[in-house]
Amino acid sequence: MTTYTPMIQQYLQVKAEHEDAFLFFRLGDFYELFFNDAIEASNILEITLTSRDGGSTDKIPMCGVPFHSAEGYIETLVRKGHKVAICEQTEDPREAKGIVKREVVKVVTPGTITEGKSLDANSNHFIGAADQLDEKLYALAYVDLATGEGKAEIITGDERTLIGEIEALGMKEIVVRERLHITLNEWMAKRDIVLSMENGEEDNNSLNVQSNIPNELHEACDILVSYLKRTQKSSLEHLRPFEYIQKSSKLSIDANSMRNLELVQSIRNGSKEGTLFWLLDETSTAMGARKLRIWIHQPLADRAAIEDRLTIVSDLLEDYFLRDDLKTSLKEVYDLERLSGRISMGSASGRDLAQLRNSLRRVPHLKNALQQSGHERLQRFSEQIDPCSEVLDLLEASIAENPPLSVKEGGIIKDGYHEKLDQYRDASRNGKEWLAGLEREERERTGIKNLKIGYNRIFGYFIEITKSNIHLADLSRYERKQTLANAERYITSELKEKEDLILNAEAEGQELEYTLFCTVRDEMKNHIRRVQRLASVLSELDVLLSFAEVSEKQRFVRPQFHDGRALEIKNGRHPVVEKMMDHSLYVPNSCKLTEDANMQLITGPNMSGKSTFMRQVALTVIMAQIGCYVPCDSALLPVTDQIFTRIGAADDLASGQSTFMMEMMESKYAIANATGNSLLLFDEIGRGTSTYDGMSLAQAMMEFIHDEIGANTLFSTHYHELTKLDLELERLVNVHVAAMEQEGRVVFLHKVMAGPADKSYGIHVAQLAGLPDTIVVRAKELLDAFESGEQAAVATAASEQMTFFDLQEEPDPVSESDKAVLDQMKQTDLLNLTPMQAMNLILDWQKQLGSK
Ligand SMILES: Nc1ncnc2c1ncn2[C@@H]1O[C@H](COP(=O)(O)OP(=O)(O)OP(=O)(O)O)[C@@H](O)[C@H]1O
Repeated sequence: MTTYTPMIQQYLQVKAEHEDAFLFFRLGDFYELFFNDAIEASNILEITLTSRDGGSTDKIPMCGVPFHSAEGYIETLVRKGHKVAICEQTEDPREAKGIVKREVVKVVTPGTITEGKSLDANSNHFIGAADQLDEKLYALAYVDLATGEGKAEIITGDERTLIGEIEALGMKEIVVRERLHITLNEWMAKRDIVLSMENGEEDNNSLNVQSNIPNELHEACDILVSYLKRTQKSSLEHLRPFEYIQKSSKLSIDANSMRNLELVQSIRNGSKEGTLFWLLDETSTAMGARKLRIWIHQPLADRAAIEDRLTIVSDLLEDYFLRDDLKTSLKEVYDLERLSGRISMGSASGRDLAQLRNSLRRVPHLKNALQQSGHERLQRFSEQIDPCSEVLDLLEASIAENPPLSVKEGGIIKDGYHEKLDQYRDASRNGKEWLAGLEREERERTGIKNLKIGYNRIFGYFIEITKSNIHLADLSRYERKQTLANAERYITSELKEKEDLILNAEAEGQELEYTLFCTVRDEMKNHIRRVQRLASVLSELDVLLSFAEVSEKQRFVRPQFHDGRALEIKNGRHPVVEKMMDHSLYVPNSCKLTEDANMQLITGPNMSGKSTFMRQVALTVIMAQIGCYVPCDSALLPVTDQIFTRIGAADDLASGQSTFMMEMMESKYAIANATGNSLLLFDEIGRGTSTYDGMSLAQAMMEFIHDEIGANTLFSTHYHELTKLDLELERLVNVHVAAMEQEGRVVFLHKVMAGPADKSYGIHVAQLAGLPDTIVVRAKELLDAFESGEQAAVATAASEQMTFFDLQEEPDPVSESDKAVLDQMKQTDLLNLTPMQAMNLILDWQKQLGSK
């Protein structure tokens, strides 16, 4: 190391502490990267790789990005799963003795990046921390650094369950202690989730973010907060106390079911189009959109809380004008949560504060409108709204109407807020006018018409009087500064005072303005919690307005809840499928699960709508439990505690499991965790293995669910044999999705009807799919044979075909002499024969067999 220049040595010291990050090393107007960092980053960022002398014999690889456009480069690296440590000069180079001090001021990581073009403000970006509590028990804490929102929950299950939850929440980075690092490393690598290690023990009590959560979760929260402190190195005042996600108060939907039901991400391409979120998102603010996502992820399981949301939606639905008015106002409310985050982390600009002010201006109106709505529940909602008047007053007084983005070039603070700043501005804006005024004044006072005020760099501003006019001036007021051939130059104390102001006005004004701005911004920190609470209430209002809006457009109705287990949906629809097709083409279907008959076995042709029917029931339950109206004529629902699904082909490619294995694992998970209050949806269980295997598994599962769990269950199958199970399982009923055959083709009616389906129509669907006629015809032949109980005939027909070219006639029975040859052959010890002996033996056998 000693052979390197002092600067490179400094670089290497800093880099040693940030081995896992690209080090952006500030040199003047650039961030430079060296050594391997430079080689790799130049590749990823497609920038030129150069080199420089660093004291050693070899040149050092180097690349760099201008600091003013670094954000985009940092974002690119982070998006690709890397970390970037930003190392700044922390002292003024003019005052530095030797090499300028440099320090890492922030480490940007995939989980902590808060700004950037690729970040979607409409969804949370959580970074999580996990801690293992027991063999099958984990603690998971997560925070959205941009908004300060934090949650913590206990995960019951193995690593797969933990990872499922991490994936469902879309986390890009997980922080753990060393022991869990070893366990999770490979899992995370397969899923492109960055696994970071935190072994520090910071004192996190000061942030007071763990007040309301059980002790088992503290360690996970600690790991996370320590990591955030270590990487962010800025105030984290905006971190809100962790919210404990208590399983019993939420409808739990495991990660597979979230995916299968396409709640926030479509299976096909991961986009939001075609998802429940897409359907329900008519929010006006980014905070609202984020809240909606979280609500969908964690619906309620508390009847009173659900009814409360539904009541607000009803009230809003009744009053179109109120809704319109509230929506218009909400559209002008900016992202208060992210603004609070920026204020806390010291990155808020004047424009951010203006946005906060503009948002707060709308709040009294929102509050009043709700208050005057005449609806008791909305009035109570209004009471929860804190207009944060002190914050608004301060911002109104201090922040200019349209401040610029830059915080150091002035124009942020309002005129009249600070006397000294006003003077600076006055001086700089009106400096010339003031001088002209002074010149006029002095001319009038002295009567010297050619008296003038001038400026030079040595003496500054001066009053110049030609020698011939000096006798007219009252020299006691002036101090002579310079004598020229035909004139004298003077200054006055007033002029000097003004000169200071004028000359320094702009520079000092900007500096003072920056200080004032920082003071206002710091003062805002004291109100962050209030602003966050306001944000939370407004985002809730935004989501409920969105529910009302969508419910009206899509003709949804208010669900009724009861304390029993029965689930009765009359003329239900799949809201997303319906929205994507012509409304009038969607065939509504009812679902009736009663205490005495809470399992349905659904049969019907492929493509008839079995899984659509099952999904629509699940979506109705979820929509109802997030407090939204539901797509049907009426719904009587129990409060469901968990939903488990085994639907479709959402295979977990990353885990490397086969489809069938996945199916079995999902089924196992459901069976192990479901209760009598759960909803189970099993779509064609067992189809991934042989018929008898699959059918037996499906039957055994149904029996188990029926006898041991008792959950409301929809089970679809192609195994017609299973439809006889209703004779054994008393709470099982058969339904089928109807189809008709017309002129040899199948017509799907998409109508769910009582009783089992009589045909499977699989061959018709194959025909629809365009399979060659030869195959379709042959399949029909075989099917007819199977159905008429002629399996033997089918088998024979098949074997006839297979043996057509091989055997022409029955072989002769074996004679006694031939048998003797065969016996000799069997008993011959080939290993102890010479080739010659073997040849002779074969010749002998041929003779005995009568061969020629
Ligand atoms: N109630 C309905 N009204 C109108 N169209 C429907 C209805 N239900 C389903 N469909 C249409 O039928 C298509 C097939 O439905 P779905 O995938 O549910 O069939 P399936 O019986 O589960 O098929 P498979 O057994 O092959 O999985 C859907 O994509 C949808 O377009």
